[in-house]
Amino acid sequence: MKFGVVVFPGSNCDRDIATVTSGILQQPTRLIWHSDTDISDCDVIVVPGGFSYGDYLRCGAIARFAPVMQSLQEHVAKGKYVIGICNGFQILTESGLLPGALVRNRDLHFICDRVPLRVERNDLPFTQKYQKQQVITLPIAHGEGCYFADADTLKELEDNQQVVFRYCDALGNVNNESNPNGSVSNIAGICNQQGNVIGMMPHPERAAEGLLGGTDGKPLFAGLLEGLLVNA
Ligand SMILES: N[C@@H](CCC(=O)O)C(=O)O
Repeated sequence: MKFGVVVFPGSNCDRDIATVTSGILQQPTRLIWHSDTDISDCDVIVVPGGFSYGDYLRCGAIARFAPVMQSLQEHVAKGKYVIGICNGFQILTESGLLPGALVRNRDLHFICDRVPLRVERNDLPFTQKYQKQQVITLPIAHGEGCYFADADTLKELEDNQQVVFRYCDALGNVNNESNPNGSVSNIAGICNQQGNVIGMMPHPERAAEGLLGGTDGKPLFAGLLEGLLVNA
């Protein structure tokens, strides 16, 4: 299975992702410069974290106009997989591939921490290696990670079970105290209705090997790969 990792000016997690997909998963991986438009050779596209275009205007607001984004829309329409992490999630909401928006954190500070998350569904390739309601710990690092959606969009997300991860405490309780950035309904990650696009603020690639202090992110990539191989 071939992974493609989009690189914008200012991306800074592209090589971390490639280290996981080519090193740990042992899959061919290509870095895709933002001006490339032919991504047809890739099965999965990862839109990585960072500060695309310096986060000017609003995180992800400029990246959505990059030439590669049109090809990404076509990739999604074919039912192929996309995962957006942190700035990648911001870019996916800005480009309309996922609903809602990421706005300034509740306390207006950049947060860099490790936080517990509750896995809300495990019927997606991305989450099939977790238990439903499992509490995992992943790093977060963002200034604009507060997920917002209006009441109608939120209802649609909940009704369609599109919430994939929620911020919680160590016991899995979801409340205001266990919400690091003020996200509505403690939402840390969502998917589209078809389930082939996922966006999340936490960084699974930074918790994919023991040396990094945690491995809770590894099942996400391993599950995705397994799901692709089963359906190949
Ligand atoms: N651009 C993001 C965070 C960086 C990242 O993607 O890791 C923000 O400050 O909200």
